[in-house]
Amino acid sequence: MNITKKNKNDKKRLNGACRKSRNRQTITGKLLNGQANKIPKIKPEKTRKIIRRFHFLINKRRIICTRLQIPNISEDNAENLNKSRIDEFIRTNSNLDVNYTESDKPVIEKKLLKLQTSDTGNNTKKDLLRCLKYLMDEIYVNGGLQNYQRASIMGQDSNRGGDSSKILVKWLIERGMINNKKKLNNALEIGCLQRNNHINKIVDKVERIDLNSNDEKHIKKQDFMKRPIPKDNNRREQFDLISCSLVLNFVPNPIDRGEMIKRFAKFINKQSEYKLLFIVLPLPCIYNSRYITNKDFMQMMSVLNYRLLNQHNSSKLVYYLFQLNDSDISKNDPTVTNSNASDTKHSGKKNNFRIIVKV
Ligand SMILES: C[S@@+](CC[C@H](N)C(=O)[O-])C[C@H]1O[C@@H](n2cnc3c(N)ncnc32)[C@H](O)[C@@H]1O
Repeated sequence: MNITKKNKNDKKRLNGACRKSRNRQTITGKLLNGQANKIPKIKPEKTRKIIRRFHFLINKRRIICTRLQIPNISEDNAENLNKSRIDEFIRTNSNLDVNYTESDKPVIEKKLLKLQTSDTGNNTKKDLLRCLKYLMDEIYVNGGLQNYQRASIMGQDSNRGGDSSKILVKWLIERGMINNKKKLNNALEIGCLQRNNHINKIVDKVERIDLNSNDEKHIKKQDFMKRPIPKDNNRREQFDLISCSLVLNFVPNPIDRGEMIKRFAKFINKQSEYKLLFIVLPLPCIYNSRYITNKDFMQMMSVLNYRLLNQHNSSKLVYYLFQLNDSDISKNDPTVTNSNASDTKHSGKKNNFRIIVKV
C-alpha cells in the first residue's frame, strides 16, 4: 500500500508525540506507572503458564457446571458464570462434604485433567462439586484471577512487544484514516485490562469494558454478551471502532465465540466512515488449530459482511483489522504482513480452537 507524503508526515508527528509521552508514561501507561512498585514483574515463561492455567480452570468450570446442571447456568453461558450462583450451589450441597485437604489435591488435579466435554466420566456429584470448589478457590481465594490479570498486563509490557493496539495505530496512520488533526470519535474496547494504551492517542472517547474490571472507575465491569443492544441503531451507543484483543480466545465455547463476533456489528456505527473491528488472537488459535485455518476465518468474516483491511502475524499473535462493508463498497486488497510466521500450519501439538457462527 502506498503511504502518501502527507501520511508520512502525520506518522512522524504522531510517533513524535508518542516518544514525548513515553517520557511521562510507559507504553502500557499510567496505571502501570502508578503501580509499578506494586506489581511484581513476572517472567514471560511464568506469565504464559499462569494464563494457560487460568484458561484451563475456566474451561473445567464450564464443563462441571454443565454437568451438575446448576440452575440458570447452561452450556451456552457457563463461561460468564456468576460466581455467587456457583458459591450458593456449593453451599446448598455442603452436606456432601466437598472440602478437601492438601493430600486430596493431586487426585483432584487428575480428575480435572480427565474432565472433557465429550466424556461423561464416572465422577459422582460429590467428586464434581469438590473439583468445582477446588478450582473456584484457586481462581477467587488463592489469587488465580488476580495473577491472570497481572500476567495479561505483563504481556502488554513494552519489553514484550507492547500493547497490541500499537499496530492498530500504525495501520490507521498508514491508511490516512487518522492524522494529528483527525481522530476517531469513539471506540469500544472489550476485555480491557489497562486504560492507558495506544487507542487513547487516536480516539476522542474510549469506552472500556471487562468481565472482571480491575479499575471500575475507568473500566466498566460488563459482559459484552449482555451489553444492551443499541435500540433502532442509536448512533450514540455505537462506535467507529471495536477493539477486541485476546478476548475471543478467552471465551471457551465455540458457539459463543461466533455469537460474540456476530454481536460486534450491532455496536458498529453504520453511518461512520470507519466501521472498524480490530481483533487479536494468539497465533496458534488460527494457525495451529485442528478445526480452523486463516482462510476459514476470512470466509466467516466475509459472510458476516466484513472485509479485511490489514493482517499481521507476529511470532505469537495474529492481528486483524476489518471493516464492516457498506453494501456498495468496492473491494481493495488487504495488506498482509508476516514476521517470524508463515501462513502454513505450525508443527507441534494441534489445539481445538474453533469458532462456530450460526447464521
Ligand atoms: C487476555 S485478557 C486481554 C487483555 C487485553 N485486551 C490484551 O490485549 O492484552 C482477556 C480479557 O477479556 C475479558 N473478557 C472475556 N470475555 C469477555 C466478555 N464477554 N465481556 C467483557 N470482557 C471479556 C476477560 O475478563 C479478560 O480480562
